[in-house]
Amino acid sequence: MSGTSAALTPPAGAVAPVRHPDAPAPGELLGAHYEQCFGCGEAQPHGLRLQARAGEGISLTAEFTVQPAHQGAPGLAHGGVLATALDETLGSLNWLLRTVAVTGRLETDYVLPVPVGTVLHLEAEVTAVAGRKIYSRATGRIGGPDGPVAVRAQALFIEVKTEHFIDHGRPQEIRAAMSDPDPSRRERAFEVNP
Ligand SMILES: CCCCC/C=C\C/C=C\C/C=C\C/C=C\CCCC(=O)SCCNC(=O)CCNC(=O)[C@H](O)C(C)(C)COP(=O)(O)OP(=O)(O)OC[C@H]1O[C@@H](n2cnc3c(N)ncnc32)[C@H](O)[C@@H]1OP(=O)(O)O
Repeated sequence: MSGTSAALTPPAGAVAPVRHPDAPAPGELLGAHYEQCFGCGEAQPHGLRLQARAGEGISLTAEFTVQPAHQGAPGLAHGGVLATALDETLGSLNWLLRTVAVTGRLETDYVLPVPVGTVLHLEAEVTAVAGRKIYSRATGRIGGPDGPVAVRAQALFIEVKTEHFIDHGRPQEIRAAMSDPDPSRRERAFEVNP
């Protein structure tokens, strides 16, 4: 049984998403957008280190291996960690649109328990765009990319301006990210040049 709230149903007038001309080519790894990101960053010892790869259209695949630090019940992934994996995967789609957006709503179905050591194979796509609202969905499979669905989600991301992060983030991390000598890392942490 899977329920979808009205807020996750695209309104009349929603349009198909458009892939940005500079989006990474299908098959290309997206890389971490911010090294301290709990979802994808390499500098987070207990983070998910999720790796996303561009697909066709506005879709991507991603993988995440459940570590002992991600447990809820003994030997099983915490549901919040699985939601994080879905959130990160869905959020990464916005890079293919080159739109800066944050999660407004994330609805998750937990279908199968996910043991520690499992590789979660995620797939996600944007289904529609309505003004600042980006509608998307994702699944996570276990036992291989064609294995059974263990988790799935639908989400609504809301486009924001770069100032969202500058205005709300803690100054010390913002200063550190802005002074990164790598221009592409600065761009992905804070701004997107469409
Ligand atoms: C962390 C992202 C970093 C991005 C860095 C930059 C570049 C990125 C590069 C690569 C990206 C790669 C990976 C992505 C990474 C991570 C994925 C994880 C993302 C997150 O984990 S991110 C953290 C959690 N997230 C928040 O921290 C949001 C807190 N929140 C707010 O900051 C405001 O709440 C906001 C801005 C959402 C809206 O505020 P607002 O004032 O701008 O707009 P407003 O309220 O008018 O809403 C406009 C229209 O959206 C509808 N709407 C709004 N919220 C809704 C809801 N919840 N449910 C249903 N509909 C909703 C309204 O109903 C209205 O609809 P309508 O236009 O039809 O009236």
